[in-house]
Amino acid sequence: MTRPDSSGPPAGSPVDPHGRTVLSSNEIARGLRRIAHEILEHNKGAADLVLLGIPSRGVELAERLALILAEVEGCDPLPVGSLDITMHRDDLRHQPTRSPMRTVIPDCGVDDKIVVLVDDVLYSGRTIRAALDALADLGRPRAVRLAVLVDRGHRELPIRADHVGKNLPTSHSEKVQVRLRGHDGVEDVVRISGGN
Ligand SMILES: O=P(O)(O)OC[C@H]1O[C@H](OP(=O)(O)OP(=O)(O)O)[C@H](O)[C@@H]1O
Ligand SMILES: O=c1cc[nH]c(=O)[nH]1
Repeated sequence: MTRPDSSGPPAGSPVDPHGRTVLSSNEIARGLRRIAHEILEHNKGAADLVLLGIPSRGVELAERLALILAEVEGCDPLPVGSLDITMHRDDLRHQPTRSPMRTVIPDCGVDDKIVVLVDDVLYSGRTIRAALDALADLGRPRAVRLAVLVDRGHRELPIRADHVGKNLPTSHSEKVQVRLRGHDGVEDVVRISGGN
């Protein structure tokens, strides 16, 4: 589901000269491992877990988390998929048109499962609100949890993450850019002044 490593950064992911690195690739890996341990502890194992990444970078993170969970738990690869939220956004009328991305639900479905939504950045919470709507169209999980690599604050809705790689207090005027090997060809988290 992710693009190969060798493709290099696509045109949309330039290295920003004003960016400050807040997570290195090692720190991203450590954050994901910690999230995996937290999920297993909270869930008392990997039973009934389904990971759904939110495109675009949430999908690569979900795939990686699924591998770490299986490795730590010594079990078969966990079901992982992707959940497109495009048509459920509440700003459809105000944003440039975005093409829907892929929704891929694992064969086991989501009914009665513990679904972990995975995304790279949590900010206003509107993406996750849309994800909950999109998920409701697909079935009725027993529980839904949220794992994010970076929580930068500034929520506009009553939404919180259950598992966070890094809490990063930011100002409204900043932007947090996550770049992942499979998606961008490089891997780090950068905080950009005046990004919004
Ligand atoms: O909490 P929110 O205010 O909704 O912001 C968080 C979302 O913003 C980014 O996605 P974006 O819409 O920029 O698309 P991308 O994943 O393609 O970068 C990020 O990947 C999260 O999904
Ligand atoms: O800073 C932000 C805000 C929303 N989404 C991001 O990816 N970064």
